[in-house]
Amino acid sequence: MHTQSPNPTSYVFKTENLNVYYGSNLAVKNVNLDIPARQITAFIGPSGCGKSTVLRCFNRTNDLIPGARVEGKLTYHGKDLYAKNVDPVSVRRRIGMVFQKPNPFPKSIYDNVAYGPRVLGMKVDLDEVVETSLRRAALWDEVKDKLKESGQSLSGGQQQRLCIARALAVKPDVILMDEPCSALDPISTRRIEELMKELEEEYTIIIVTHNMQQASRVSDMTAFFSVELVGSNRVGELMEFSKTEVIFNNPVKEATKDYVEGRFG
Ligand SMILES: Nc1ncnc2c1ncn2[C@@H]1O[C@H](COP(=O)(O)OP(=O)(O)OP(=O)(O)O)[C@@H](O)[C@H]1O
Repeated sequence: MHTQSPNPTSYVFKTENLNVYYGSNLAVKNVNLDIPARQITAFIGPSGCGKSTVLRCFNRTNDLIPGARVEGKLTYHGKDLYAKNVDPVSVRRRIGMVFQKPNPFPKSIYDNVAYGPRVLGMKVDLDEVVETSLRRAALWDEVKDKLKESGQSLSGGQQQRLCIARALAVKPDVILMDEPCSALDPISTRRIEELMKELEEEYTIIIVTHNMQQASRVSDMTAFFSVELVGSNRVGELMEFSKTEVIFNNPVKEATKDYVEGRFG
């Protein structure tokens, strides 16, 4: 008989010996990561260690960078994300992305959120999707009476929540966030962090952050990357991946300890 443990951890992504090159330069090597479902995983580490590069592998946005090349294996729900028959556009629908600088389109608040479902021809009630996405992004109450106003007229923190609503509108499974709060003030940052904690009930989130308090506040798992000089080339490497409390309080590697205690990087 086939039995299952009551709460098996399921993994959305698994990487095996992932190497990423830009042209002939190896940017990050040998990344082995299992990203758990419906949790927040943070990527931390010094500048240039490859956090954003690895993040972009998960929705194939490195494909858009000329010369970028991914080696090794990356599975998404057990299937090879880089298989020949996989359409990168549909990958990016399932695996949304939010960037460092809020980047709403020069369109109304409503049209920003409705953009993805329209472009993809999703057969949905647009009013309903716009409202639900804005509610999930904790922005609805602030904008419900001005949906026709430009998305770019909002404050930075509101714009970032609008970008999160826009990502949610296409019903993703995963949200990748590349330093989503680095352009925001502390209050807006807290707001986004609270929102991330709410969203993890439904979505798998990976966040790149330079802010270690943020990683320790919001994430369940933390991956610490480091960078070493190989000849004249700086190559990033995954040093340690564990529960966030372990990375911050009891890491195995000295380099991790030095970094989280602010002695390096
Ligand atoms: N588009 C690109 N073309 C060429 N090289 C790149 C490109 N993007 C990143 N790199 C190189 O890859 C390496 C890793 O960069 P990446 O931006 O992933 O690091 P990071 O850890 O996210 O850095 P930061 O914290 O400064 O954002 C660096 O050496 C960088 O110069």
